Amino acid sequence: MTRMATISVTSPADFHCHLRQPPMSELVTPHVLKGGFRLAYIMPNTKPPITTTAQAVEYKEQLQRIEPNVEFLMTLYLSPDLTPEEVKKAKAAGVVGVKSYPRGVTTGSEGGIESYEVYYPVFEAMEEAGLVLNLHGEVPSDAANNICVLNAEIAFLPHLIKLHAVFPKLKIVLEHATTRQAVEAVKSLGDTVACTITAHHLAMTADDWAGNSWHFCKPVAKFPDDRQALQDVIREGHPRFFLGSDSAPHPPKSKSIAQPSSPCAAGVYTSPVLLPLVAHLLESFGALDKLETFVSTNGRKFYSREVALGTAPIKLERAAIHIEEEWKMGDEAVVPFWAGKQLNWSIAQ
Ligand SMILES: NC(=O)N[C@@H](CC(=O)O)C(=O)O
Repeated sequence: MTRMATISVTSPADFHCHLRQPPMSELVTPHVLKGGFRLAYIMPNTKPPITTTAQAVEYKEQLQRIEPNVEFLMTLYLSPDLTPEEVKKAKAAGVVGVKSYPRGVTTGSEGGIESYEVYYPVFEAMEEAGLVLNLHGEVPSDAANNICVLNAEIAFLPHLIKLHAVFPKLKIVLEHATTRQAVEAVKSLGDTVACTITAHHLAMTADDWAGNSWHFCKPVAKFPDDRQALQDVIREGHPRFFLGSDSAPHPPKSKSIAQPSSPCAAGVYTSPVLLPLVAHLLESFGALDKLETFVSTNGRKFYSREVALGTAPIKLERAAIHIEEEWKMGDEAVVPFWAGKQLNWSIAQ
């Protein structure tokens, strides 16, 4: 079999991305384009979180000033500030989704939710307006119920199943799935339920973050069989699974554990090399022919963001690159996933 030397991908879209605020946002926002992406779906777990339409509109303007050549799709942080009236306002202002963080499970989830039922009127308004519900699919650790990071996603799945049963027309995305059970649950549900998969979860298992704080993210990578399920569903080309990188920049000092008392920040950073990294990984498990399906077609279809006619594709060439050791701007720095490692693909200039 001849190995392809180039691949063209139409308008790659990253449906889960953290871009933070200045000064970090000034360093990382241009990396979306650099990594080959033309659309980024922006998470609202800033400090303070994006809880109102006015904040989301202002945040979008801020990001567009930094990088005018990317389309930013905005989300709100699910909190008591979100009312059915605010949902209508958000829809009218072009906000696309609402992100739910269960309290205390990850970076910026201090103000997260404790119960889904109290938000049913909000979900009803979202279903009517056509806003998407983005779920961080983990329950908080709970020793009394034997829940920790390893089974927190599986324990969450009944919430997903119930939400879909109560709101069958509400578009729901289970974000950054890491388990075979999550893949099977999403497959078993209706067409309004989709699932994002990150690049790093296609590469790692628990062995990779146990002992390496740079690889720590939430949800954590699980068993080899779970990674296999993520790879298989992409190889299969299932239409409701697509890329959401969950690229999450953190300053190096909060990732390297210098003090035993300071916990390691959860998050892995992939934006600057995202498309070459995804191509490299898909090729490693025989799914390179599904690259465009995974990074563009499926997600764009679910979110009704079809590519504008005449959009020039992004071309990748089989030319090895080394991932940068660090990205810096002024006092800000971030260390990417697989720093220093070689990838087999790069973006053709
Ligand atoms: N994935 C992570 O480990 N971290 C994300 C938050 C999140 O999406 O969980 C972050 O904002 O750093």
